[in-house]
Amino acid sequence: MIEVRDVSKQFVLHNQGGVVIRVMQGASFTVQPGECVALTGASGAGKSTLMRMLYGNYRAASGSIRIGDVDLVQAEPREIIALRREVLGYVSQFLRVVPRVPTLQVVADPLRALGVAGQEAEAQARSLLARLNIPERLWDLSPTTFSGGEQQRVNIARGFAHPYPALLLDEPTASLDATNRAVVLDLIEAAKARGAAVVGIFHDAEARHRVCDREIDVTGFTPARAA
Ligand SMILES: Nc1ncnc2c1ncn2[C@@H]1O[C@H](COP(=O)(O)OP(=O)(O)OP(=O)(O)O)[C@@H](O)[C@H]1O
Repeated sequence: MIEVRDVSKQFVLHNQGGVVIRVMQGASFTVQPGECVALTGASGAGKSTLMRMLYGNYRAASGSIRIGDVDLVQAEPREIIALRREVLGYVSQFLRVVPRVPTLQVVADPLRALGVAGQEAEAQARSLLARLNIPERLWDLSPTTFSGGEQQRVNIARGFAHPYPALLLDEPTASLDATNRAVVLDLIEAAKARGAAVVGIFHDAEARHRVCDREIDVTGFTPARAA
């Protein structure tokens, strides 16, 4: 489902004399349907950079990143947008939403974008928000003023609303209490059980051990260490 082949990445700091920072070289791995892979490695090793390339936010300098039938390294922006709508979900650490849009709509939006009828999309959104213990009195308010943990749970509800075949998770349990953390781990396990290919960054080692089948240490892809 996710196939990364010989990916490299460098940053050019144009406003600092054009310094070139080589961050990644020879990154190769695959993630099968139903599998969860954790990206590990010390701070600065390149976990977030790799995640951003998997989501198409950063373009790799070379190699290929196949998700479904799209190669993100070669894809046109419209192909990446379609991939994100139908195939590739992403739960980032921080919620980014249009101000004043109510929480219920924020969570239902990805389903509406896929053509799911309004009532059905809202029912799914309600069910996820309730499961993630977001109080019903907050559903008609914008999540911009919510607490860190509430915002993270809205983000998770939004990311799990559609059964994406591929799912990227950036620290999905970071600001959560034990009860909500357990709900999120259950959601990840359910996504795997229906065949989603999942890639995540989990600093929470216990969560990582529970839901991940494999760990990939991205330090092995840093240019200094690569063969
Ligand atoms: N937009 C950018 N411009 C320049 N350098 C960048 C950029 N993004 C990342 N880097 C560099 O790439 C390297 C890897 O950073 P990255 O954020 O991917 O590491 P990480 O493993 O996710 O770290 P952490 O665990 O601290 O979040 C770092 O040296 C960083 O400075």
